Amino acid sequence: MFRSKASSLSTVIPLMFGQSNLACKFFHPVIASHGLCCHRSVIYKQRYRMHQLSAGRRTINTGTKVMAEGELPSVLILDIGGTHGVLEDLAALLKKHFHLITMKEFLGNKEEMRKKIQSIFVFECRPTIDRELLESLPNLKVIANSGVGVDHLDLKMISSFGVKVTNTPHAVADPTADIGMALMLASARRLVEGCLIALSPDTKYFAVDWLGVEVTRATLGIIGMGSIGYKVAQRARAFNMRILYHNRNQRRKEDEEAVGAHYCAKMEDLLQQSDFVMLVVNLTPETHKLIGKKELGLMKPTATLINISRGAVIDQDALVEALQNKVIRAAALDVTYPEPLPRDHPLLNLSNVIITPHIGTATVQAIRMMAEEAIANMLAALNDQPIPSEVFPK
Ligand SMILES: O=C(O)[C@H](O)CO
Repeated sequence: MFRSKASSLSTVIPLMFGQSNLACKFFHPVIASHGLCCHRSVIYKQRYRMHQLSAGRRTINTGTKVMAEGELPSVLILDIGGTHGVLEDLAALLKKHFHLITMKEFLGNKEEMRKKIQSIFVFECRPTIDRELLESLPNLKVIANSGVGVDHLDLKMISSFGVKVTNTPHAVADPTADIGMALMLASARRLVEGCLIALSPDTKYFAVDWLGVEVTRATLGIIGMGSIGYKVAQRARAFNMRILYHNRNQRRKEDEEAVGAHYCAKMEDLLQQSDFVMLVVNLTPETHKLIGKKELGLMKPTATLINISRGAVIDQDALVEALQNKVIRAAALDVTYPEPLPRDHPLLNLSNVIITPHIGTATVQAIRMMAEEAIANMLAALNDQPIPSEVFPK
């Protein structure tokens, strides 16, 4: 019915998406220490004034004094090798504002460096900040997360040290919405299976014994209409999709009208009506295993579940069961738990599943924009200015 071996998938998905498991290699926290002087962020001013205006915020003055080369505050990068030059670009960007140091250098010279460090730049969502690290940095002011999801950071613990946390909601919205659409289309049209057939040396002529389904005019249910969900809705509109959405806390009437989306006060209604259900929520205690056996049971047997948020939003065991028993048609996941899944995980052997290696923001443009947004956040925090994107513990 769907396609065959997971091992072949790992070859095809990188080919389809034009990159290797780039996101999995982004374990590169950057630690920045800050000198006494301020540095005006030109990039910030150019790119984020727009965001601020649209968010109705006032422009942030990140300081007026331009630093001389030697005065730049220090930044630590863990590993910039092996990622097709992307991180070298990122390092070049950071170097305009900070002096870069590797984590190895920091660990090798902790006593000298620990007092200088006033900010930590967390690249992608994997590295965690533990109590021991925070205790070793008495002057730390801000942890700038590159990415929107901060579920890997213990916000309450960090805040107890008087340290602020920031994220990059603007940079991630378009590329993550694109991955949502890519997964929806790939699953609907069984692109991976088709690709395997086209690539197989055994293929003598093109003939498939299966059919896909169409996205055009189908019903899309978006769970979590934040900035990424909204971008998904904008794209879905171009496919003439009927768009439903559910938010637990906030109905977004203006956005609804702009994209022609219908609000479902009850998530159950959305699940029952949708051909494609896309998960775009943050991972919080409230959304942990939001989609379990009961919710999957409410979906149509012809429906597809797409997850671009965090793996733990789905009860994975329940999903395996639902896919094995054809309770739903298929799943397309950019996120799982853990990442990557162990090689013997049943999800990797199901023919109606597509999995990509958390590549929602793995684009040259997104990495750059996230760095710019994080730099603006760090500079604002270090200069005691209002921070463009601060995340508060709940
Ligand atoms: O949280 C995010 O922005 C993405 O998942 C990148 O990690």
